[in-house]
Amino acid sequence: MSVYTPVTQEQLETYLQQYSVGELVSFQGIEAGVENTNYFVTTSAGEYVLTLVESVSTDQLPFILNFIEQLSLNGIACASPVHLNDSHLFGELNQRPAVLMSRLSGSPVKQPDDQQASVIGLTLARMHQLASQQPADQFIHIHQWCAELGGLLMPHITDSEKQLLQHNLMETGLIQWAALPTGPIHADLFPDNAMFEGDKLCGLIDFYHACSAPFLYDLCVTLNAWCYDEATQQYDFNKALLILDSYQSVRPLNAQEQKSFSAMLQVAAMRFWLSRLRDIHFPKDGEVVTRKDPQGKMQLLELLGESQSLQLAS
Ligand SMILES: Nc1ncnc2c1ncn2[C@@H]1O[C@H](COP(=O)(O)OP(=O)(O)O)[C@@H](O)[C@H]1O
Ligand SMILES: N[C@@H](CCOP(=O)(O)O)C(=O)O
Repeated sequence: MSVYTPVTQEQLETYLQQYSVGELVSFQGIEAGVENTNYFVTTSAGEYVLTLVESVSTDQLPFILNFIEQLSLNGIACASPVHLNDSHLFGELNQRPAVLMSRLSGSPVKQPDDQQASVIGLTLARMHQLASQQPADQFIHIHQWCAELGGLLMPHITDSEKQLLQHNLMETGLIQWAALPTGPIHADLFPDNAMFEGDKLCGLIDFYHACSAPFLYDLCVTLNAWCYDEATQQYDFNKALLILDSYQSVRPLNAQEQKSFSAMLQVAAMRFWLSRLRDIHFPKDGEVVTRKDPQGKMQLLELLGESQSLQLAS
């Protein structure tokens, strides 16, 4: 459970007066999530999720929240932000930017089945189609981001981790990033960020990694997250093909994307290996904090380096 910033009943009652959501009935810290403080909030008007945003700055929020709102208005199933009475999309609570979202039904996926995987492939492709027509902002150069964080981590990691990192940074530096179609992306579409009721997608959540970057990167993050089982260290290639097929039925990868596909799977694995290492070596203070094990992503990176079976897009 991650609750970095506790909120009292009185503080929440006062905060909610800025919205038209009735009276506070109850609220509870959420037992999941890694980066932000989340509460389920019930008011006389309905059910919401309040997020005290810890992971991104106030400057980044308008881009993120407008992106979500546009997706939602255009038929992508996702939780959408509730406007304050002054029409803003976020306020401030306990010195943190605060966002009130509609609460989705369903639950985060634990072990995705094939049908759920296909739905995610389709949804991601539709999202990228829409995103390509929206203003791009908050560009992140993923390779550079990894190189910078990798540099900070170097004194803290083992020799074999250093070797793996250096090798991957070198290989993925060969991608022609500027040639790849780019736009606003989710950037963290793990199964725990997709709420399902059976095989019905109720909506995507947790857009707080959203940025502008290659759509191929978003696809590779999703493939790794949905198809690699960190517990058994198995990559489910059939599921990866299902996701790719459903994705490409809406948005076929172009030649440059196909060429960069294998290397991008490695970038996506490296990105989350590094952020998990960061959370271990440079922990944030928090009341109750969940951290994910870097080992799972390191093993994935090793597997991707060895495997020839992942030429999925050719
Ligand atoms: N809009 C929502 N509707 C329903 N549940 C939500 C919603 N947003 C978050 N949650 C619940 O809160 C949990 C943590 O949210 P998440 O955004 O993943 O946190 P973090 O940003 O800290 O990773 C999710 O696993 C889900 O159970
Ligand atoms: N999905 C990332 C961690 C980010 O946490 P989230 O709860 O915001 O998805 C990972 O698995 O490392």
